[in-house]
Amino acid sequence: MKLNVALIQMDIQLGLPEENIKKAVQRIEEAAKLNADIVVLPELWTTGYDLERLIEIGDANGDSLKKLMSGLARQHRINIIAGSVANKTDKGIFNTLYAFNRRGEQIGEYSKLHLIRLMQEEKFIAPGSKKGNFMLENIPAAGVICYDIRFPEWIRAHVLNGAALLFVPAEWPAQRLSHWRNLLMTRAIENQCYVIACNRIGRDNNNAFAGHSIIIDPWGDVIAEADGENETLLFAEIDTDLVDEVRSRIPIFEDRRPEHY
Ligand SMILES: NC(=O)CCC(=O)C(=O)O
Repeated sequence: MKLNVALIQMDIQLGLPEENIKKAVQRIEEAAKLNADIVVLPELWTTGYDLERLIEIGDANGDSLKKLMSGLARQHRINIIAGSVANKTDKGIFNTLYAFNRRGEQIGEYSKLHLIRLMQEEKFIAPGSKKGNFMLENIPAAGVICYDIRFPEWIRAHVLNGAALLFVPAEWPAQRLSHWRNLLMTRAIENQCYVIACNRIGRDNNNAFAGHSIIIDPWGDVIAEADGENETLLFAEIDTDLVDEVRSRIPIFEDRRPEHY
């Protein structure tokens, strides 16, 4: 199946959800006009890493974000991987990704499992505990978030659960751009899946962010990549049949010997 994917590489105004939401809605509408089948947003795109204020500006149970994204998905008949947002619950604040299908139904939810101490995330955010697999247009998919890509066993667990498409919303700093590109390419090659990773640009008080949103096919080839400076809608057509083709050419899932690992 061929699908048009659009990644919303955007700057994020720290701690200003209204501004960020306004921009993201415009971009989703542009992507829909350009016939995107799937649109993807970055990590914590409503608030940025305004960690100390998340209790104030986070979204209670993700409810207002879910309502907005579900309505947009239904109105524009488009699948939305709604990046992640600060999801305030009675068990703490989670960094949660939501996914919606063209009918506006919520099809996925994943709270970031690995929290990055380098950005003090663990002091303000509670870790999730469940995998991020879901079905999108009858294709098995999964969502993980940013730092999660450093944990190959976590990504492999999603792929062993069936994922052929891996979505990665991120706020990845420019200092580690080479890690971003190399880790994503490696995850695509070793799991023979599409990796569709949406990063932000711009800066906050602590970091400049790398951009370089990227779409990598199951062979490990980069089929689209944004620059590190500009807001952009990064478009590519993916062909989900390629996943099975690559997996039958080099059948690593048949050849692996987990009983020895
Ligand atoms: N937001 C993040 O999880 C950043 C991850 C990162 O900077 C790294 O792994 O390096």
